[in-house]
Amino acid sequence: MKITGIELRRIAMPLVTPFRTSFGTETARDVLLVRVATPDAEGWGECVAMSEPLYSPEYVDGAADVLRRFLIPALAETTDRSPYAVNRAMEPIKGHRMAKAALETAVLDARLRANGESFASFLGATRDRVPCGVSIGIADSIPHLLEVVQGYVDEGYVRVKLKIEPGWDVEPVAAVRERFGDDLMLQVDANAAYTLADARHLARLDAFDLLLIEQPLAEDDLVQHAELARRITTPVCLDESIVSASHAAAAISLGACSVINIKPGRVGGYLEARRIHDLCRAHGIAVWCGGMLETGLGRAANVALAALPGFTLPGDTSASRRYFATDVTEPFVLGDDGCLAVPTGPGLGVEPVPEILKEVTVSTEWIPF
Ligand SMILES: CSCC[C@@H](NC(=O)CCC(=O)O)C(=O)O
Ligand SMILES: [Mg+2]
Repeated sequence: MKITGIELRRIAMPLVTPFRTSFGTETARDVLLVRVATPDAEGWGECVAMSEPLYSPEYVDGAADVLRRFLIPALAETTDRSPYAVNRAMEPIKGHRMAKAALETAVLDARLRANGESFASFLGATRDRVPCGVSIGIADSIPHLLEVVQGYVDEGYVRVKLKIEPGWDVEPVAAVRERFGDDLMLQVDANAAYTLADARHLARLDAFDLLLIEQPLAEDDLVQHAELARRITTPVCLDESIVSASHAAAAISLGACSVINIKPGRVGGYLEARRIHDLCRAHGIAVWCGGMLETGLGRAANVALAALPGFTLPGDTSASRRYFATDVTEPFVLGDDGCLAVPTGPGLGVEPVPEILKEVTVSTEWIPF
């Protein structure tokens, strides 16, 4: 597969409502898309880095820079376009996993489209629909939160995730559990907002039969997560802490988590995401597909990943309308069964709608090979 050039494209995607977490409030996504052009097909990758390095050390301007100056030149030096070769070509460059994931995905998408193979088939998906959860930000009041939860439950989401932070945790969880009963699949995500000193307070969440508590402590602290896991009964799930299969192995060996949120962008791509899936399955660790407010391009790849057999918990794979009034692809629409259909077309199985893409495009940069 000959690459003729690569396009870096920035698009501005306003959110339908502000999304507040323990590290800030998002009102729009500044998204970097990578398009790989070949004579037979083009491939798309979506970089999930946020505008500022608040979720992880990566940020979108930095991702564009490392792609332009280091990752794309490294790719240009090889002629082997197999997905594993793309990975190997980028290996000497340290970190920047979200940027690497976008480039790897775009090359893989071009290859799969040319070969007529879907992402789901390539990854080893075993289902054609995936049950969907929804992530709900910190609200300005309990009544407002209950209204928001009611709306998503009415839409059919099978699992609710509440963002929490010190001062907004036990009360909102108790209120949701009381209003919606014990059958609602409910979990929380702290985005590393607590410390081990909060263990006794976090143990109060054990009363609400949560599926998990996601990333309660600092992303670089597996030992303290293992200690916290001994002090609370709610299963600990890691997100920010897991950036590779070896991190997942370390976390499992230390007992730092019993569930893992797999985000392909965070771990450097879908191949590493599948390695983590395989590792966790072998250890009996449940995994689910996390989200970074992706457009339909990243969403398509995530839904394909979520269809692998080890993804036994509903992911943050919501419908497009959860975040965007207009998606850049045909919208992902939640079925009556609370599921999204896994795309079956070649590659990602979706593509940007040209006139919408044009409307949201802020800048494009063409890098010839
Ligand atoms: C802006 S917060 C992005 C990271 C966050 N993602 C979500 O909560 C889910 C977002 C989504 O539905 O894509 C997480 O820590 O899991
Ligand atoms: Mg999270």
